[in-house]
This record gives sequence, structure tokens and C-alpha cells, in this order.
Amino acid sequence: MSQLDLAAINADLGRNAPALVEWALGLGQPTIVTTNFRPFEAVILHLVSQVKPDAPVVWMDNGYNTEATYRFADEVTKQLGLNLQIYLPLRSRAHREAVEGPTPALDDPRHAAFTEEVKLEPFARALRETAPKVWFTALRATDTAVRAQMDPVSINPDGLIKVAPLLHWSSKDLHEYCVKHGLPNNFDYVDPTKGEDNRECGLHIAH
Ligand SMILES: Nc1ncnc2c1ncn2[C@@H]1O[C@H](COP(=O)(O)OS(=O)(=O)O)[C@@H](OP(=O)(O)O)[C@H]1O
Repeated sequence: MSQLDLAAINADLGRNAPALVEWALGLGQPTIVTTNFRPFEAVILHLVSQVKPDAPVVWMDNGYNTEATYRFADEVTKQLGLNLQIYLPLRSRAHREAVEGPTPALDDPRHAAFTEEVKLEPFARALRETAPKVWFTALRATDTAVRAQMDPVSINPDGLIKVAPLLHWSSKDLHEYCVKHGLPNNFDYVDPTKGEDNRECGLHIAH
């Protein structure tokens, strides 16, 4: 993997999502797609599952999703026949809230531990158990300032190849893809670890 010419791959395929997906899957390496089932997630799930129907789709269900998100997760999983692998926090939401109360606010010192418990630890566990060499996300340059600086393909210090085929897509592009392919969408999405939009919670930065 160390021989990959990232600059050439990004230049040649970075703005061609289907070709980038084909290239990454063509490496023949263990692969995962992560999704939080936020708006437009059906696009990355469709792109990958069309080429590799059994690719593990990893979802950390933090227990705080909206009913619409749970319904969307079930609908898109069924429609695309996804190999969905759900990772849950080690403690239930009911247990946590009974002893610690509701979700801590962003400026609460307990917020970091909350994020670790409901998102980061389950993801670390998912990475250990699925041991991917290729990791697809639907990160977009417009999400945050950090993502605006990213390349569609990068390699983390552990050698994991991170692929973001939709990095340069607009919401209009994503919407049109959904319409063209008859894909469902979900706009009623909240992430309890983020108090505001455009905030990084450390999952993809840490990996
Ligand atoms: N709960 C959950 N389950 C599975 N995968 C998840 C989850 N939260 C984040 N992600 C993956 O990380 C991508 C970035 O999401 P976030 O912006 O929420 O996370 S972070 O700020 O990087 O921590 C996010 O981007 P998308 O691919 O667009 O969904 C996912 O790939």
C-alpha cells in the first residue's frame, strides 16, 4: 500500500466518485463504509454497494437518533440489501441517563466522556473487529474547515486508506443522484455529540 501515488490518484479520480469507488474496491483489501445516516447518506451507500454488495456498513447507533433516522436506516438498508453492522455503546442510554442525567452540554466537562462512550469507543471497537484497510466515508468539503483542506484519498498513520468519494459534491449533486437512483433521504438528523453544525467530534480526525 505504501507505493500508492496519492497525488496522482487524487488528481485523476478525486472528482470522479464512481471511478474512485471502483479504484478503491479494486485494491481487493478489507473495506468498510461508515455511516451515521445523516442527510444524503444513501448516495455513498449506493455507490459502494453497487460495486461490492457485501461491504460491511458500520453504524454506531448512539441511542439518540431521531425516529426518522431509525426509519431511514432500516429503509435504505433494506432497499440496497446492505451488510449493516451496528455497534452500540457498552452502556444503554437508559442506564447512562438514570445515573448521569441527560446529554451534557458542549461546555460541560463531562461532554468529552459522553462522546467517547457513545461514539469513539464503539468506533474503535468496530475498527478492531472489522480490521479494514480501506475506509469509505461521505465526508464533504463543505462540512467543516478541516474537511475543506482534505484530499479525497489519504492514508492515516496506521496505513488505513481513507476514501471520501463525495468530498467535492454539493447538496444539489447529492439530491440529483438520489432522485436519479430512487434513493430515500433523511433530513431529521441530530448528533448528540455536536452542539452545533460544522463541529468536528474527533472520529475521523483521530483515525
Ligand atoms: N454514529 C456513526 N456511525 C458510523 N459512522 C459515523 C458515525 N458518526 C460519524 N461517522 C462517520 O464519521 C464521519 C464523520 O462524521 P462526524 O462529522 O459526525 O464525525 S466526526 O466529527 O469526525 O467525529 C461520518 O461521515 P459520513 O460518511 O458523511 O456519514 C461517518 O462516516
